[in-house]
Amino acid sequence: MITLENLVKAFGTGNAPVVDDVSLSVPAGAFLVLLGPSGCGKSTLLRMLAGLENPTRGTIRFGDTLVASASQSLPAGQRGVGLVFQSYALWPHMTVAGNVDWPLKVSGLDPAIRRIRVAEALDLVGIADLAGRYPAEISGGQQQRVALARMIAPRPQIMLFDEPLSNLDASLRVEMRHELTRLHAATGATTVYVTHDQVEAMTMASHVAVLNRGRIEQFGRPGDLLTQPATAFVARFVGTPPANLVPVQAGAWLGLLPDPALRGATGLAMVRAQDWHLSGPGPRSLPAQKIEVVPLAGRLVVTCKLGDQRVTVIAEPEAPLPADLHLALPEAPYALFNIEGQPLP
Ligand SMILES: Nc1ncnc2c1ncn2[C@@H]1O[C@H](COP(=O)(O)OP(=O)(O)OP(=O)(O)O)[C@@H](O)[C@H]1O
Repeated sequence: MITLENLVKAFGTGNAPVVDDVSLSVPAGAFLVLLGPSGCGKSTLLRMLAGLENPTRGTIRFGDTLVASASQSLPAGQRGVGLVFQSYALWPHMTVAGNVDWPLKVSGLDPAIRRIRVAEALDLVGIADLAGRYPAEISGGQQQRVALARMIAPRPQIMLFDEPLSNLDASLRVEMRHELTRLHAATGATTVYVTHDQVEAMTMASHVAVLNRGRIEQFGRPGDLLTQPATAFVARFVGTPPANLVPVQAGAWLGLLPDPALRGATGLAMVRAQDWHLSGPGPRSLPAQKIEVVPLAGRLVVTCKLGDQRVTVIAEPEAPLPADLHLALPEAPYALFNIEGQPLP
C-alpha cells in the first residue's frame, strides 16, 4: 500500500508549491497513474516516491513504513523501488544482459543468483534472444524492454515509471501498454506511472489521480473519470475525444439560447461528442463552423467552432455536412459546472 498524506513540495522559499497538499492511498498491487498536463507536478511527486526529492511537508508511507516526511527520508536504495524514465539510459558499452545485471552486481548479489535473475527478467520482457547484443544493435522498442528488464531484475515491490512510452511510435506504444499491463500482473508490484496521455491512464490504471497545478482534481477508477468527472478540468482532459464544455449564461447556451435544462446556470455545460449532432438551423441548435473532419472507426470526429470555442461532435460518414452548419443540442447537458469548474448540483 502507498499512502500520501498532505504532501507538499515547494522549490525554494516563498515559491508556490509544485505539489500542493496531495493525499491519496492505493492498495498493494495497484496500478496508479498520475495524469496531468505538462508542469502539473507529476514527475516531482514520482521523484519524491523514488527518494530523489524530499517533501517540504506531509508524509509518504509504503505499507506501515514511513519512507519520507519533512524531517526524515529513507535513502532511495532502501525503498525497494525500481524506476524507468522516458530515456532508457542504457550503458552503450555493456551488452543487454550486462545492462540488466548491473543493478544486481552493484547490490552485491551472488553471481549465480544474478545469472538466474537476468535470464528471468529478459524472458519476462520477451528479449531473451538479445542478451548478447549491444544497445546500438537493437531497436528503440527493444531498448525500452531492456530498461524494463533492468528495473524488474532486482524484484522491486514498487515500480515507478515516468512517461516511459513517449519516445516510441504510436504502434509500439500500443504494444508496450499491453506489455506493461502484463508485467504488472506477472510481478504483482505496486506501480505508479506518470503520463500526460489519458489513453495510457484509461488502458492500464486501476486508479488514476488527475493533477492540475500540483493539486488532485479527481482520484478514482479510470471509468469514473469519464462517467462522473469531478470538475470541468477532468471532463476536458479525459475521453477520446474529450468532452466539450460549452459556456452557459443565466440558463442560456452561449448566453443566446435559453433552455430550461440548464436550470438557470452560469458556467460550463458538459456535452460529450456523441451527445449532440450536426444539423441545419432549428429551434434547439447553434450555428457552428467546420474546422476539421477526422475519420475514426467508421465514424467521423468533426471539430467545429462554436462561438470562440473549439468543440467536437461525432457524425455518421454517409450524411453530408449540412450547408448552413449548426449543432443540435442534447436534451440536457451531461453535467453542469460553475465558472470555476466545480460541479453544480
Ligand atoms: N528542481 C527544481 N527546481 C525548481 N523548480 C522545479 C524543479 N523541478 C521541477 N520544478 C518545477 O515544478 C513544476 C512541476 O514540474 P514537474 O516536472 O513535476 O511537472 P510534470 O507534470 O512532470 O511536467 P512534464 O510532464 O512537463 O514533465 C514545473 O513548473 C517545474 O518547472
